[in-house]
Amino acid sequence: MLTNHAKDPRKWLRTAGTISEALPFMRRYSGKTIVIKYGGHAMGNSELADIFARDIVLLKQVGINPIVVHGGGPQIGDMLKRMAVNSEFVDGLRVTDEATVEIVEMVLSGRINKSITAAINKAGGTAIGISGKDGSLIKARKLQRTVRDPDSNIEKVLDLGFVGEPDEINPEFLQKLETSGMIPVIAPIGFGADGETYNINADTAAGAIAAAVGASRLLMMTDVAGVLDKEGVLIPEITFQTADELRRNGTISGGMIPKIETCISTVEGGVNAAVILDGRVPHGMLLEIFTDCGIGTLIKKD
Ligand SMILES: Nc1ncnc2c1ncn2[C@@H]1O[C@H](COP(=O)(O)OP(=O)(O)O)[C@@H](O)[C@H]1O
Ligand SMILES: CC(=O)N[C@@H](CCC(=O)OP(=O)(O)O)C(=O)O
Repeated sequence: MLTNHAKDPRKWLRTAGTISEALPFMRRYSGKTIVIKYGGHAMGNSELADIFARDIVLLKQVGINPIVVHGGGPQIGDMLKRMAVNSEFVDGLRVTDEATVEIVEMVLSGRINKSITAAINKAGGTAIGISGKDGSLIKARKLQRTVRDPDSNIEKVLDLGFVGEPDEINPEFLQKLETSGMIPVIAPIGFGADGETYNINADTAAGAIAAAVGASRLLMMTDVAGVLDKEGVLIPEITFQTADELRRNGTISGGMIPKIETCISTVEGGVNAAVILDGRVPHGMLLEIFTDCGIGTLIKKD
């Protein structure tokens, strides 16, 4: 535990006050679903991973239904390097050939999925680790990405290989897990119409799941404080229009692109709020859900 109240009763009284102040938020979210995207960069160390697991169990304990969708980009990168497979990204998406998709599935559905599931179970929850293939959860299609050549102004289609986007989500499957008291932990792997395996960006998968289950909130846990401006200062709130401007002027790049795109489409799809927050801050998720103090960037309609 990172807190140390020693024997000072005033500190314990403050803790009691904090628990009491959480009551209206517990009532607000009781019975509701919150989707938490747990990014590969936020999984840094085992102490933080245990705190994350404990916070997820706490949500379930107070009647909230957490659904965890995890990434694992850095961990996939490490494995590809060990296996001497080259990898490159376009707009934050990994170009995925046949050899790569095998390794992606192995890392995401294997080690990462099972270690998060085990950590939640160790903390007292009942987590079930699945991928988009289980229960026909994520039917996917090949992602069509176009770019405009700045010189010729001609649009061209990029072939990212086995990178997919969700086509159909099976929310009933998740609802059954939720009502049986289970916490779904989902690896962002989809299946295609012909049985092919698709590598789906975890942000995109989390957003599609949040919209399909009618989640109250989508929390994106990453390795930065939120969306930062050109000077590196946190932007607490951004509208769809500002997000577009930040993307055009290059303030938002790389892995932040799918995050922002997802937050926008998820809020458009009916989810009340999407927040990008720092997964390296212990209990940041609890602060975000149970207090008025937001610590990341809230994405909202114009
Ligand atoms: N404007 C921005 N504000 C914050 N991070 C940004 C911004 N533009 C690009 N990024 C990058 O996006 C990264 C987060 O995306 P990503 O690496 O995919 O994380 P995750 O593994 O959590 O999904 C940050 O670490 C940072 O390098
Ligand atoms: C298509 C694509 O880019 N897929 C991602 C899937 C994992 C992921 O999204 O992990 P993070 O959330 O940690 O970035 C990848 O291959 O890295």
